[in-house]
Amino acid sequence: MKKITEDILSIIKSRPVNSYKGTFGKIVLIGGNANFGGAIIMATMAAVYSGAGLVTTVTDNSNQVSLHSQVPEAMFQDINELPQVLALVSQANVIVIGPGLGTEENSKQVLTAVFKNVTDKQTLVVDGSALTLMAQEHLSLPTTSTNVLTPHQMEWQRVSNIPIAQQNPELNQQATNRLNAIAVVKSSRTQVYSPNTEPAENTVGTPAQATGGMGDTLAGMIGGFLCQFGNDVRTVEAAVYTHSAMADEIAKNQYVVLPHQISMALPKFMKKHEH
Ligand SMILES: NC(=O)C1=CN([C@@H]2O[C@H](COP(=O)(O)OP(=O)(O)OC[C@H]3O[C@@H](n4cnc5c(N)ncnc54)[C@H](O)[C@@H]3O)[C@@H](O)[C@H]2O)[C@@H](O)CC1
Ligand SMILES: Nc1ncnc2c1ncn2[C@@H]1O[C@H](COP(=O)(O)OP(=O)(O)O)[C@@H](O)[C@H]1O
Ligand SMILES: [Mg+2]
Repeated sequence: MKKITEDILSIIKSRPVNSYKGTFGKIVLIGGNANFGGAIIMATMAAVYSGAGLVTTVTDNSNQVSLHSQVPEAMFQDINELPQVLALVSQANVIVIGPGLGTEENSKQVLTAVFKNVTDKQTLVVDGSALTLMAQEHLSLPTTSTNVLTPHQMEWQRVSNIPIAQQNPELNQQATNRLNAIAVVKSSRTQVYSPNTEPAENTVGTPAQATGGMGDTLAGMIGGFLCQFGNDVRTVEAAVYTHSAMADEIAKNQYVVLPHQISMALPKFMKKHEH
């Protein structure tokens, strides 16, 4: 298996002088029910701080004030207004769905509608509850968009039908080919699979990352990177590496790394490593 090392940071490009917010992509993040608002706020923060040009968060109404108090750069849309949600989705380059989405009836309706409406120019990142719902409801991924799945091992078990104890590179690769998606199989050494390509394993990361919201933050970062650096598997690998390398840096002086601290440190880290 290939290793994901510091070299991957070369995909972080200096910004062209002649640019504006539209140059750096439109992202819509969908999730956060009444109980899991924090998840979509953390994902949003990661998308904004990694440099996505225009960010809209689709979440439960009850999260609007918290969202704006944490990330005023993001726009808000009520998840219960499906026509408006689909109009926003149609304008996006990248859609992240699932952080804190929940698995209730309304979550299912939104997920199903988004899967039906994405087009071939869009990249869809499927995380958290959206993966669980996909498995529970036997939903097929859209065949139009480029799809990136970001499961932890239990979510991967649900989506791939491979029990955690039997997950190995060969079976994971077969499932990835079947799903025809990029799969970021998260663990202490996350592996990134892409159809009919040699997989790659992260070489950095720390147990200080083992805290709720760490994956929500990664999903937002992957979305932010995809907005700016192309919808290639290497962009996804760069986000995975950056997330863990930054955590390693913060963990030199901290017992636990809080997900939002990674987001906050992103602009400086990316400046240091721009090419
Ligand atoms: N502040 C918030 O609002 C938070 C919301 N969250 C959201 O909560 C929803 C449920 O996600 P959860 O992942 O908590 O619950 P899940 O039930 O989907 O997965 C957790 C279960 O998987 C098992 N598991 C096995 N291997 C694992 C591994 N390598 N990593 C993680 N779990 C593993 C755990 O023991 C546990 O039983 C998601 O939508 C998620 O985005 C969580 O991210 C936590 C923080
Ligand atoms: N011991 C560990 N070492 C390195 N990385 C870890 C460790 N534990 C968790 N992580 C990382 O934290 C993230 C956890 O994601 P996830 O389980 O989806 O969290 P959440 O849904 O709560 O945000 C993944 O990116 C995973 O690689
Ligand atoms: Mg998660």
